[in-house]
Amino acid sequence: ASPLRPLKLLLLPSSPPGSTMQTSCLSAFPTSPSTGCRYSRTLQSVSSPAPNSLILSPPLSPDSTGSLSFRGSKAFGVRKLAQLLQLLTAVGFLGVSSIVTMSAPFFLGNVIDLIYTNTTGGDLTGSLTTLCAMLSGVFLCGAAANTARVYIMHISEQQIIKRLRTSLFSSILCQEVGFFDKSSTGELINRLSSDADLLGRSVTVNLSDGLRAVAQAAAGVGMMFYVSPQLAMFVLGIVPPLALFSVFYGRYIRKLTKLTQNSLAGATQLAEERIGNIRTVRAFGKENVELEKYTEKIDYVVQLARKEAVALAVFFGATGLTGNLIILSVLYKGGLLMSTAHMTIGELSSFMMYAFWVGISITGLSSFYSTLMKGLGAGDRLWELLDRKPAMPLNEGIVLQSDQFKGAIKFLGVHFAYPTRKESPIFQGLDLSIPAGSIMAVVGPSGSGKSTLVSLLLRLYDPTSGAITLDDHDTRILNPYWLRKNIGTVSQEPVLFSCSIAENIAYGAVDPSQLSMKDIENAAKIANAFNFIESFPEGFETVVGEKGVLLSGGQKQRIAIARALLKNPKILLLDEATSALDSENEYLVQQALDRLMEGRTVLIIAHRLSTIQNTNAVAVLDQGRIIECGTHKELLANSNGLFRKLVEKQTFLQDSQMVALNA
Ligand SMILES: Nc1ncnc2c1ncn2[C@@H]1O[C@H](COP(=O)(O)OP(=O)(O)OP(=O)(O)O)[C@@H](O)[C@H]1O
Repeated sequence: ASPLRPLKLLLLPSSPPGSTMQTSCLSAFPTSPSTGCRYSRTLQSVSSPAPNSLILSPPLSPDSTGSLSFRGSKAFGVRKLAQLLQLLTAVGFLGVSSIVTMSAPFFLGNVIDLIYTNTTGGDLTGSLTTLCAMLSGVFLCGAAANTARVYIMHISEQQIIKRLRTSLFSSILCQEVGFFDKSSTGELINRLSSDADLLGRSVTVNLSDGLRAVAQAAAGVGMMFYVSPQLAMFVLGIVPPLALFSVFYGRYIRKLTKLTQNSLAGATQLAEERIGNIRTVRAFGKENVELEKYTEKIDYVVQLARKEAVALAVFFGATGLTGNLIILSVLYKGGLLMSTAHMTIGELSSFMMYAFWVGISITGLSSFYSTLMKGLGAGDRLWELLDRKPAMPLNEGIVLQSDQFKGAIKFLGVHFAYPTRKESPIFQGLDLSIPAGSIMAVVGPSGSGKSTLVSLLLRLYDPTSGAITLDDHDTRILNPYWLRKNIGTVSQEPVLFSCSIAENIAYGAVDPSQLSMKDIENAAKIANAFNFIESFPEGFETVVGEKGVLLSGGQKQRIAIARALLKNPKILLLDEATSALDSENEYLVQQALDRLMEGRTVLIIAHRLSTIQNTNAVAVLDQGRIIECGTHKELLANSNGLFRKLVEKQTFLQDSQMVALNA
């Protein structure tokens, strides 16, 4: 990584992205003041022009979609300028405080000479008072400048860390789904928290301290030459080997930091997964096993920290020793020069003070250098992610006109394998046509790829070959954001966010800020959710817990249906939406689903074959292809067909279950 990369920090957007670095990537996610839950909003315009003006509407515009994409690039520019000015001011203060610090030994040497050479025994009070008062004033200015510098740098540090985090979060959110199949959540979270912190700190407060040390060391060396070139040459012979040592040390620390951060990420990943699934850990009584695994990972981090501690101790010991040796050599050589009248006592005192400052600055530089190397080590991991271009853009491509969009779906010779398992294709020439406004059920053995159909339709992945079309337009040329806006999903385990029920329902709307409470309540009524929500003491304000853990499966389903209702999509994908429910819940959810399905193109992924009798058609998926397609009745009539076999198998299993229960 280039050492200049930290400069990029200044170019990172300070607000949720959307205007510069991550153009057309993300919308802003305004936060609800009550719960901190985030609503997803719409995105800014697409970049590709529509190739066919007859059927394609103009690109999405912020107005037409209620976009909250980063508004006011002017304000963004002003803020960036203000931050640049802030940093320049800090550098100015740094200059003032360094000048004061480094001129002090010179003037103090003059004061000493004034006292020492006053051989006449005259009254020094007047001139001494004036000189000391002037010097005190100068020192005060230096102290004030230093205070201001430290304050500004700490503020900048937080701003830069914030920028890093928002840019990084934006970059993570923009990545294609395949990226998340390969990355661990814990590692990504570690980058967001610990790496961003390390890098931010190392290039702000640390950099300012480092600059100060460099300025003081350089000025100190200059003044040492000014005061006594002979003595300066003698003393500085020690610097080159020290510099070489620092370079090796820096490389080593950078490598160690990268390793440490990677291991920490592994530990975070483990902790995050186990805490998130504490019920499973508890049910299997695996607390001790998990603790051991975590400790093992953390032990490795400690091992690395030990290596770092050794390097750090040796480095600091060596630099401290160097500082003391410098002082000692100044005394030795300076004493000799004074004895031959080549130096006054004031000059030797000044030189000693400069040597002292240079020693302190070198020690400060070593701490700066090791923190910078740590920051750059963390930065290597961050830039990897910040620079990563998502394989599938979020908001580029063409947009079909809403009133002309019918919602006909076709899979045309689709071949597909998951990026992580390229050797095991899921589809091998799959053909399926779902006419606009019809309800199609897809059934098939477990693992045949039914849910994968949903992922492909949502363009979470693209087919390896073949095409999926909506109203005869290849989904790959359509704007993914527009596409997902027109597709609603309800799955077996709908994911709710840890915020209020109202916010969870409103999440489905393109622009939740335009919703009234009445809209949310109506959606809940249609989804058969209103009564149970109202039975909670806090009603729609009830917070549902992480992933909706405080609600039952059926309640979560009905909230997900209300959410899908507010989205009002043309296409609806139901992935085993009722298979995990008991019969009472199933009835309520099915009733809600029937209302939701009205007037839409629906693809139902079904496990329980009894629930799909009222669909327009049923397709049977096996070994990567559709092998049967027809009405429920037609397929049942085919005694050699797979559908018939699946139904018979399911009936047999249900009967056996009943017998076992009765026994
Ligand atoms: N993200 C993924 N990466 C790699 N392989 C995956 C991924 N998701 C699913 N698979 C694999 O793809 C195959 C099809 O999975 P899919 O979930 O589509 O099947 P399904 O027919 O819906 O199964 P079920 O009826 O059991 O839910 C399975 O073998 C599964 O292991």
